[in-house]
Amino acid sequence: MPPGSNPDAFGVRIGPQALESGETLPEATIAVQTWGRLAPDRANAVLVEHALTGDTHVIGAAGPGQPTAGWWPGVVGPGCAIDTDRYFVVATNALGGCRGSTGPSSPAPDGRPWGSRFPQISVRDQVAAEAQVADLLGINRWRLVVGGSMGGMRAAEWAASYPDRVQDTAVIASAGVAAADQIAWGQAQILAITGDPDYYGGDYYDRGVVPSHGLGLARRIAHTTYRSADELDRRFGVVEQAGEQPLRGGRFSVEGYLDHHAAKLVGRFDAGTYVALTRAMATHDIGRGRGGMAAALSSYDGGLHVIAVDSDRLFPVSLSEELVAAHGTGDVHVVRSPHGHDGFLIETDQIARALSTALG
Ligand SMILES: CC(=O)SCCNC(=O)CCNC(=O)[C@H](O)C(C)(C)COP(=O)(O)OP(=O)(O)OC[C@H]1O[C@@H](n2cnc3c(N)ncnc32)[C@H](O)[C@@H]1OP(=O)(O)O
Ligand SMILES: N[C@@H](CCO)C(=O)O
Repeated sequence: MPPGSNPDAFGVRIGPQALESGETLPEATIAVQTWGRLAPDRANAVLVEHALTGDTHVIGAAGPGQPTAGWWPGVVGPGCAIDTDRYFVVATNALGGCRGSTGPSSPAPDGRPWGSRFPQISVRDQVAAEAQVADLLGINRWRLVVGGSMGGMRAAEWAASYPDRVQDTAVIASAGVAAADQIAWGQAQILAITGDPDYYGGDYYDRGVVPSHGLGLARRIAHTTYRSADELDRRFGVVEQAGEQPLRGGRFSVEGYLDHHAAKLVGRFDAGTYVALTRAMATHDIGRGRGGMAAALSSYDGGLHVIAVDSDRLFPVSLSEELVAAHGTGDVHVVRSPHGHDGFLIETDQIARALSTALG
């Protein structure tokens, strides 16, 4: 499935984007998908923010143009915590993305893919773009902005950038500022991609090749950080992949598992976007230029609901505690899960219960 084709989303053109880097994107489009109806008082809009390789397909089956089923079934939908019979639910593909929003694979003004010319973007730039989408949709204030991982970064940035435009914010398996450990893991993933000879410095789009080896390697590194060491040990142990012998060049079962996830991502995601978004996550800091996290959140008097997964080794609970401390109210809601960071996608019952409480 070529990146960019998401048949259920529509594009919102937001024009030139002045970026934190000092560069300007001359034109940008953000892919948007919605569910439910906007109430006459426009007070029921919920923004759902996806993680690194997610998109606007929050719920729904896989099918033509949708390589995977929606990533948050049971959390969003009729009768769910984010009840589409009650709320107008909006999902945006992040700026820099490859599922309908402007990113490295999109055409630049000269008609050629942006590739290496795509400017560096930040989470703050992504949120500024989403605020322009909200303006165009007639949404002045979100009832809730919610997301996990990179989506949680955008949710936290919304509270800091637009404190008057968010009633409640839910930041899940995420942080107010990237940690050195995350930047380190991200560097290895970026180098895996940029070191692939098929990457061509980012300009592979019109060469008929994709850096699939590098992207697959990046996914293997990332996916290992998305799951807990305990879970991997318990699930896979030191068992060989069916029909293979590790002593004779064959794989272990856990290697087969990572190969599988690598191949799936390579089939559905763009390497240039992976680099751009990983870089955006590394530079995430709601306190940048604002005197730190606490100062950044000082104007936000909405609800801040911070949810962490107890076995998350990539975004440990302590990062959520720092965000709560910076805001000065509330507690971290801890989800119990053996699955690590991906718990925010898997433990949907617990996430849904926490969000139901947040929405009251
Ligand atoms: C918000 C967003 O970020 S959206 C993006 C999230 N979605 C994704 O990233 C899609 C990729 N999938 C995942 O990351 C995870 O599968 C999750 C988080 C969605 C779900 O996790 P789980 O339900 O625990 O699935 P798990 O990680 O065990 O993977 C199961 C897959 O591994 C395969 N698998 C398991 N063991 C092996 C093995 N030894 N060899 C080969 N394949 C294996 C299974 O067959 C299954 O394949 P399928 O998904 O193609 O049917
Ligand atoms: N599995 C998720 C986790 C990232 O936080 C993704 O691919 O986006």
